[in-house]
Amino acid sequence: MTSDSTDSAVSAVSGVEIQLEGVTKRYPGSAEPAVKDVTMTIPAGQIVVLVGPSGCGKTTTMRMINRLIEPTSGRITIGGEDALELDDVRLRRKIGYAIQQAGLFPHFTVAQNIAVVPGLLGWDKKRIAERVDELMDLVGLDASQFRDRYPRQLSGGQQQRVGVARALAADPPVLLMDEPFGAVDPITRGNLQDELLRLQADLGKTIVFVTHDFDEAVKLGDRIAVLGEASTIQQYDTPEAILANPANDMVAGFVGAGASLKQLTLLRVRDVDYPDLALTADVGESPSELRARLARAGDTYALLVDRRRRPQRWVHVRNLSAATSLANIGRPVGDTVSTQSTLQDALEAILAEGGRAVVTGTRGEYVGMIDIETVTGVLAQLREEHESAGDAGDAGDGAAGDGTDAADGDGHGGDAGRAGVARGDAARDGAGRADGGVDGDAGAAADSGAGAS
Ligand SMILES: Nc1ncnc2c1ncn2[C@@H]1O[C@H](COP(=O)(O)OP(=O)(O)OP(=O)(O)O)[C@@H](O)[C@H]1O
Repeated sequence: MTSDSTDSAVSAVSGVEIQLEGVTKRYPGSAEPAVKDVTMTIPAGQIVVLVGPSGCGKTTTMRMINRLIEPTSGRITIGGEDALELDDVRLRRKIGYAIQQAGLFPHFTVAQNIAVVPGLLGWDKKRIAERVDELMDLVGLDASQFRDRYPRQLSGGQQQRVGVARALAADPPVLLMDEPFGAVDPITRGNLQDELLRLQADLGKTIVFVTHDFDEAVKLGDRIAVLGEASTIQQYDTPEAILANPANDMVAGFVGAGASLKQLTLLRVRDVDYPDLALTADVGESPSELRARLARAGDTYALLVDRRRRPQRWVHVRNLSAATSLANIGRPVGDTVSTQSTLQDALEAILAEGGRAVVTGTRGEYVGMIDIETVTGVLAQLREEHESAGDAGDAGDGAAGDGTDAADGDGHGGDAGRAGVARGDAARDGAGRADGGVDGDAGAAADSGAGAS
């Protein structure tokens, strides 16, 4: 089965599909296989995250894709080509590899580290130098400042950026990332995740990403494969579907507490129907006029807005009887949310504001209110959608994880009723680059040697 027709239909995708068919790895001397009969399709241009408990075979599975580990049996194709038949040069062109602690060569400068694969591919010096500068810019490092530094002179976050730049050097359609952000502090990690999403929005690579952090999987993954012992697939679906309807107890355990809250990080205010509840008033209106309007509407509160309809204060009908003007009465509007905010941020504001929060548009203008019922209603709707999708899948093939996902043939089940689930850019926007001072010394050089050479 090939997916040429679907691939060509997706614009801005430079990645290619990866297929694993009945892939098994048995290490010499081990009674049990480390990876047993794994079949899955990794769609072109998507981020697929492999999660699962320590030792379940995530790294082994990933490394069989770029042949750092040879499968004992089974078949792997990359863009339709048999991975086992690709020579080293073609493998390097096709697959970039980034690992935990970046795995930079400690005795190479940043530029030399990034240039490893282009050098092996025989690019000329000028082309390599240009590519190094371009990549450093892409991952947010000032080339003139960092080009000639050694890895030990970089923070942990900066090293990881170099690691990502190195993996992207030959512009491969496939990127394998094995816990690439595992060794940095949480703030830097969040920034690196945001940057990866930003890069991916432009690059459209096929990315296989290993982590044991489920929250990271939810944030980054277009799809998540939850793996059990010997990489057996417990569930392979969108983060939304897994959170709404874990396939079994093992997946539920991995999702952990707070699944509903995690779902709220995947949805934005603009994706839901929020009501236009507030009666708005201009500061120029007379208090008696406003009181009459409130009475007609059966309301007790009005939202005062300025000329550009930006929310200013809440005025209670009680405040109006003695007032001669609307200026300076009422209480200031507290936390507001924008249409770009995640539902998790909205919930925070709703709780802080006592049940409902003002929603503002792109210019800060009042566009509506969001309340707790809206949020719980969305969660209930998601659960329902994914329960019925799960039932359809069960009826279709009876297996939680054969990689084909009968429930949602296009890989985006359950989204139909929503305006799409955008990921994380609200959180992403304001985040500065607070690199943690992890002074990694690129101890994984041996590992990276395997990856880069
Ligand atoms: N070179 C090897 N020789 C023998 N056994 C190995 C080798 N590498 C890994 N294993 C075993 O294979 C199994 C899977 O290991 P793997 O590293 O793929 O798991 P993982 O899910 O990536 O683990 P972690 O999350 O801890 O990194 C483990 O039981 C491990 O001990």
